[in-house]
Amino acid sequence: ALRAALRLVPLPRRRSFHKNNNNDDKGGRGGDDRRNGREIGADDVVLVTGGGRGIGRWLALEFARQGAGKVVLWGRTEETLRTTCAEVRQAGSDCWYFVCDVADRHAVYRQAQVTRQKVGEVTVLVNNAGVVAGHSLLNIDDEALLSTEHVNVLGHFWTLKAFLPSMLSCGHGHVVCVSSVLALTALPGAIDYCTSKAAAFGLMESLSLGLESTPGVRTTTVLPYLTDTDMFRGVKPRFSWLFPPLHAELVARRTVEAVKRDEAVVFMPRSMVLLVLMKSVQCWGVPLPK
Ligand SMILES: NC(=O)C1=CN([C@@H]2O[C@H](COP(=O)(O)OP(=O)(O)OC[C@H]3O[C@@H](n4cnc5c(N)ncnc54)[C@H](OP(=O)(O)O)[C@@H]3O)[C@@H](O)[C@H]2O)C=CC1
Ligand SMILES: CC1=C(/C=C/C(C)=C/C=C/C(C)=C/C=O)C(C)(C)CCC1
Repeated sequence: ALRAALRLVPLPRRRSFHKNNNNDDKGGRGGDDRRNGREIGADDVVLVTGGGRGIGRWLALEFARQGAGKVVLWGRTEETLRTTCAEVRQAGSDCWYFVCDVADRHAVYRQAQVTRQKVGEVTVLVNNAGVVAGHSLLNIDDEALLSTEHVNVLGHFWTLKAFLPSMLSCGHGHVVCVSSVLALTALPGAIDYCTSKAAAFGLMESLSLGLESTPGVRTTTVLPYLTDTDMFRGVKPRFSWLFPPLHAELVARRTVEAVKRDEAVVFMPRSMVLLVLMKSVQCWGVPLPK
């Protein structure tokens, strides 16, 4: 239980991590400014997948408000991308959008190349795009199940493979994963989604382990509770009077704050970490139904 608790409590990174960073001699941009996290600045190119609407839209706007020089939106729907792009420009950043289905790795590699040529190297990658089929195992259509895993999990692999190499070579970058509290606890009738969010959580843990020797490249995984976007509209969980849905704007604000503070794992709201732990403990030792 202690091991699980230590893994889940959102602690800032180890001190030695930052010490390494300050001694960075790899030509990266890491320095004193990172001792207490990272600044979002004019040099940053922030790419938000699923940036046209929902949490992604608010993330793009929040990065712009926090001073990101360039914001890039990826998504499937040109209309929402165009509208959000105009809003991001109004919020003060240069903004580009590219239609890209993150489930299609060839499209990801192609648009990564276009992004690089037209905008520059991505310094903050936000893997936010997501879908849910929302059925039980025996009722879910095979294609819908595949789509959830392709977008919510494999899509992260493709964008990482496209953008991580340049972050590693300049020793500077940040990867953000919008996972979910459902990575660690289940919601009935969303087996495809819960599985995908747990997988994305595992991917980020492996990634951050792999990045320990590259102090300028950081990761942040956010695990929001139910949020007021189109995705789970109409879902009314038990105790919703006690835990109302989060506002997408708040989720975005807390996510960008976590990037700036260099937090590795963030539950939203923070109290969810305890509730999820208590719920897991309650399940231990319970015999499976015959
Ligand atoms: N809503 C919630 O309760 C919670 C959501 N999350 C996570 O937050 C993230 C954002 O979800 P949210 O804003 O709520 O959902 P929305 O349904 O409002 O938005 C989903 C976004 O993902 C994009 N997207 C979907 N499929 C693809 C694809 N194949 N390629 C590119 N973009 C795609 C959509 O673009 P397009 O318009 O083009 O379809 C849209 O911008 C997801 O990862 C979700 O799992 C986490 C916790 C809670
Ligand atoms: C875990 C948990 C709860 C329910 C959480 C729910 C229902 C979360 C839904 C999240 C969604 C839809 C996320 C999308 O990504 C309670 C009952 C509040 C309290 C006990 C702990």
